[in-house]
Amino acid sequence: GKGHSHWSYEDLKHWSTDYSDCGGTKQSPINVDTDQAIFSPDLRPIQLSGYSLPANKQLKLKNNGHTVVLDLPETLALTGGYAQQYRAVQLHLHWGSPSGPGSEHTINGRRFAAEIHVVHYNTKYDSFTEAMVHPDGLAVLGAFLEVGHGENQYYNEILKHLPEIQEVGQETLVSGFNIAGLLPANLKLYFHYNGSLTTPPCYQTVKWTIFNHTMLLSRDQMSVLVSTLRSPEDELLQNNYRPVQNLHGRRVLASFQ
Ligand SMILES: NS(=O)(=O)c1c(F)c(F)c(SCCc2ccc(C(=O)O)cc2)c(F)c1NC1CCCCCCC1
Ligand SMILES: [Zn+2]
Repeated sequence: GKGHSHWSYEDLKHWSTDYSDCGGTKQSPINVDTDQAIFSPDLRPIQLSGYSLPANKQLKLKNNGHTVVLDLPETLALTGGYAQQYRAVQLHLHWGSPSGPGSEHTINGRRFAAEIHVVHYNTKYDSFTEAMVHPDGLAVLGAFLEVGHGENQYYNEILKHLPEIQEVGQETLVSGFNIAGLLPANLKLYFHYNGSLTTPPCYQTVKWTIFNHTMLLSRDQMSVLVSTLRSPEDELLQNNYRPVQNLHGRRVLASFQ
């Protein structure tokens, strides 16, 4: 996209000179200190509607040089857990390398192997680009990915296509599947806080939901994720996560005790 391409995870200091919000006081990601999280019983279970897509619905999967992005139809909606309705825009992943983890958020200082973000915009705005400049404009659902025993069939729907989009700018089509399978079955246990996009322009317009349950992939699947895509420098695209940012007094809420 315009202006996105010349930043990198190497020269983080320049982000705030080129994009002023990146130096703001409501930045993401953050470390969640579970002892400091405030139990909020009014936080309702997250409800997803329209997430199960028929196989004849084709979705665009792209290596945009910073991550792998799956474009999502606006028919996917967040109907619970948020005061207003949000519709899906895209989902993407953050990961590390064979020598270390790469989630963006951390829990009590622990970094997980990888993290999925499902980006939505508030339907009270006419479009995503309009919504993303308003404080209640965006809602991102985040879940951590770890290595477990079995192969994860849902993540396979994305990972099996990564060899087709190794180069920056390459795209392919993915047949529809149940996108909800990429998120934990239990959508009741989560942390909630107000933050930002974790990439320039770093707009401070995201209501974040970070699920407590993690997704399990096989060792081979995680290896494909961290060692297939190439970067704009034509090296392996790895460690595409932003360091955790200062809370500046923000409270993290928890839907559970
Ligand atoms: N964690 S996050 O949600 O902030 C996030 C990242 F951390 C990201 F790193 C990204 S990818 C970097 C931004 C980008 C670059 C190129 C293109 C393109 O060529 O189409 C598109 C986007 C990325 F796309 C997103 N999400 C985007 C935020 C960037 C601008 C609007 C697009 C929807 C959400
Ligand atoms: Zn992200």
